[in-house]
Amino acid sequence: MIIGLPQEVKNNEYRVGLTPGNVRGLCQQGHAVLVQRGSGEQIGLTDESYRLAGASLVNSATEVFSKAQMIVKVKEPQPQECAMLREDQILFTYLHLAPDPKQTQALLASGATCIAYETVTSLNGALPLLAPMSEVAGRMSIQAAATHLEKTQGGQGILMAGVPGVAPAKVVILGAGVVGRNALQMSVGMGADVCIFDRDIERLRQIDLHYGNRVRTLYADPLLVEAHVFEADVVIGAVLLPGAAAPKLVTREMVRKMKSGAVVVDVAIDQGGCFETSKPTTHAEPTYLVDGVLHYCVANMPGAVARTSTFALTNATFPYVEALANRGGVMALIHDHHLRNGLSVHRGVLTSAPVAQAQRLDFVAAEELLAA
Ligand SMILES: NC(=O)C1=CN([C@@H]2O[C@H](COP(=O)(O)OP(=O)(O)OC[C@H]3O[C@@H](n4cnc5c(N)ncnc54)[C@H](O)[C@@H]3O)[C@@H](O)[C@H]2O)C=CC1
Ligand SMILES: CC(=O)C(=O)O
Ligand SMILES: [Mg+2]
Repeated sequence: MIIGLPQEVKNNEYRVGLTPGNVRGLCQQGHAVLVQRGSGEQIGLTDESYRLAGASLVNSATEVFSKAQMIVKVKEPQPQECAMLREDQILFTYLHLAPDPKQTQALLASGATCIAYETVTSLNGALPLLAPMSEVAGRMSIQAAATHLEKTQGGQGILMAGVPGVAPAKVVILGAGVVGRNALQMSVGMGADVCIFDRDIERLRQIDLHYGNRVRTLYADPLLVEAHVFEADVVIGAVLLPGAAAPKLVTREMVRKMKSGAVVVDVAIDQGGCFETSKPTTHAEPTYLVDGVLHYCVANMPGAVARTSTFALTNATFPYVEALANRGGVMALIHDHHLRNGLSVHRGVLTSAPVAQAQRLDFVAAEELLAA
């Protein structure tokens, strides 16, 4: 198969979908890899290292998209990329379609087979291709919050850890999944006063066993969430219903009653965000104010630590890239129902139930469509 690696084009996005080591692996298995010149240069993955691994370097994304049978990316395709996708081409990347009707329509119009990293599953319902970036974003969320609590960054002028005699920041984490647990680990490490909410009691039980009474675990009852959000210096949005638009746990009215200078880091923004007041921001302009509450809603947080993130992401995605290349897209999807859970659009048909629900569209189950 001819596999294509275009350079990412989203604002301040320096991750790449394949490392030189991945290219070596694919070439050894008889595949050809086209790499857009400059794709990994910013994070020390030089054109020369891709060439030595066996890639053919090409000058433009247009060339990659026009020749490759499978495109491997990181972020959801931008409009100019959607326009280059072709029928019978495989797109393997994050998609986050539920809050994005325009991208959904563009992918449907392309005729391509579009597989979303974030809904590929593993045993016990985990999301193995989302998890590594959730680890990164969860850890970063506390760094971002600590920075933005500083007065010069628009915050209240609070030190996350406090000092002897002065209380630390109150951190509320909404969601005890991968993002939430990583945010928890960092905030406990920094000495914050932390509580974490979920509606999955088993997740809270595990946290309780690990941290004991150092952390308060709380069931996500709306009144309890409200009471803690009002007192918080930092709120981390980390809930997810896989593939679906994020549930809004914090309303506009609640934000109005939050502390002035409090910081919201809505990591769930890629699925639309769990604050009613959230809208996507970029690393270039990461924050904005609503009723005195600083909102950080960067939809590609791991892009800022692109070198760590590229290796963490490709460690997880590469076995699936190999399966798609070795078996061919449709056969790989038929063979592995976990990979098939990532299929969102195939030959002009929507196959994701949560996306269909969010956008009031029709869908055909992937299993049914592939069998036809
Ligand atoms: N902005 C960015 O750069 C990045 C964003 N993300 C996003 O972060 C979000 C969280 O991802 P993960 O932690 O990996 O998901 P996860 O599936 O591991 O955890 C989500 C948690 O939310 C809980 N939850 C769902 N609905 C809830 C509700 N109504 N009340 C309380 N808890 C609820 C679930 O029980 C689960 O424990 C996703 O939207 C993901 O796409 C992930 C990486 C980077
Ligand atoms: C998951 C995601 O949105 C990201 O890594 O950018
Ligand atoms: Mg206020």
